[in-house]
Formats: sequence, C-alpha cells, structure tokens
Amino acid sequence: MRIDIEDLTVRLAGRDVLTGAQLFAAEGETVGLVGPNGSGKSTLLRTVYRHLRPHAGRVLLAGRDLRSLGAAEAARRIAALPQERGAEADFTVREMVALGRTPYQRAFAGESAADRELVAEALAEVGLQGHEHRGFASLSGGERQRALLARAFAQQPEVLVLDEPTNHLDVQHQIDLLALLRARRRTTLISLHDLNAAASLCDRLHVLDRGAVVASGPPREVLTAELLAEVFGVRAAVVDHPLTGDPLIAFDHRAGAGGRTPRP
Ligand SMILES: Nc1ncnc2c1ncn2[C@@H]1O[C@H](COP(=O)(O)OP(=O)(O)OP(=O)(O)O)[C@@H](O)[C@H]1O
Repeated sequence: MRIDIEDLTVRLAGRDVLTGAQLFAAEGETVGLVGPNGSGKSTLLRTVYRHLRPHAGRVLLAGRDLRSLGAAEAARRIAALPQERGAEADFTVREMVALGRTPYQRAFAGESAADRELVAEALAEVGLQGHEHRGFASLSGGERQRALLARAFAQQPEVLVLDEPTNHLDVQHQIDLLALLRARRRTTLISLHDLNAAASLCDRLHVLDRGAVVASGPPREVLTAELLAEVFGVRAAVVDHPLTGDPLIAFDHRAGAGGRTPRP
C-alpha cells in the first residue's frame, strides 16, 4: 500500500520541528530516513503512526487521509516500532506480541487459532521462540526490540513504520533484522542512524536536516562525501562494498568536527 507525505509541518512546543516534508513510499518500497540527532526523523514517523498531528499538510494511505481512518482500521494498516516505550512491565513476551492481533479481534472475542499461529510465527521470525513465557521487562534491550518487532509483524500491516529498529541489537541481530525486512518487502518507512545499513536496505533515502528534507534519492546518489560533510559534519569516503557492491561509507574516525559548528 502506498503512503504519501504531503507538505508536512509539525509544530511542537510552539516550534516547527518538521517543515514542509514531502515524500512517498510506493507499494512494497523500503524508504529510509537518515539525518543527525534532532533533525526530525522520529517526528515524521510519529505523525505517520498517528502519535502526533500535523500542523499543516497530510499523510495519505492509498490516497486516503490518515486522519479519516478509525483507530482500529489505522492499526490494521500501519504497525509501528516506536522509540518511546509505554507501560509494558507486566506482560509476558507472548502477551506483548499478541497485542498485535487486537485490532482484528471483536470485543471480548479472544484469540482465534489463526491469531495464535500468527503470534507463534512472528516469535519464531525474530528468534524468540522458547522465550514466550518470560516477562517482557526481564528481556535485554535487544530482545525487547525483537519482541516489539514481532508484535508489529503479528499485526500484519500494509505499512511498517520502524524508528531505529536496530537500536540495541548486536551486529548479527542487526543483519538478521535487515534480512527479515528484505524478505517481507512490505511498504516500509524506517529511520536508521547506521548509514551503511540504510544504504544496503533502502530503495530510496531522504536526508533530514533541521526539520527539512534536504536530499532524496537512491542511496548511491544521496550518500556522497559532500553530503556527509555538509549534513553530518563528518569526513568519509564512499566506496563499493567488496562483498555486496552496495555503497560503503568509510568514516574517518580520526578527523575532527569537519569544520562544522556543533549543534546546540
Ligand atoms: N515533545 C516535544 N516537545 C518539544 N520539542 C520536541 C518534542 N519532541 C521532539 N522535539 C524536538 O524536535 C526536534 C526533532 O526531534 P526528533 O526526535 O524528531 O529528531 P530525530 O531526528 O528523530 O533525532 P534522534 O536522531 O536524536 O532520534 C528536536 O529538536 C527535538 O528536541
């Protein structure tokens, strides 16, 4: 399902933290948001999963304004892996993942056999089978992240919105997660700090800087040494990955602030 973000402005505490963002993800496309801390990535994603309201502009899902959908319909169509965490203390892992099925259940109807199967499949997909009965609060940061991803998968959404999903994951689980997302080929909006992961996963990237989209296109066109210096303030060479051929950003970890004044 296609998603369009039209001229989106979000105002928080009297300040426009996102201004006139314009982008889309076509059916089945994986579109990445990258940008420095505080550039507006989470704000944009929060507006898509209806945690925030636009001040101006709109988000369209298959041509329909997101705000015209009811809560259950929106939850069936869009699943989010947000950065903020709610009160999750008392759930088991299985209960947490099963929450992904609630938008499909009639009040008091409980779980169907199909729901149970989808929950088990989602747990297996993220490698958490065998951990169903553990308390969610007892999981490590990376295990929690995987359980929340399983909840999003169990929701069987048409659009996945993932805010920094590789946070807390060790390198093997990062790579596994990217492989899972590639295999699913669902319309996906994803923010990533790891630019090499973004370059290998995303069909197209949008670079955010101080609340505005400043560059858009396929990773190879967008992630140039000039852009990395200008937007991220780092020195880097962009080369071909020797194993995959993807763009590989080799950062100069010895360089200084790249001549850019640090952000407040
Ligand atoms: N509830 C809020 N009230 C006021 N300002 C906010 C609020 N939430 C976020 N902001 C500000 O909006 C700007 C964009 O924040 P956002 O979280 O979208 O950035 P980000 O690109 O996701 O950053 P990071 O990479 O650090 O996660 C920041 O300056 C942030 O301080």
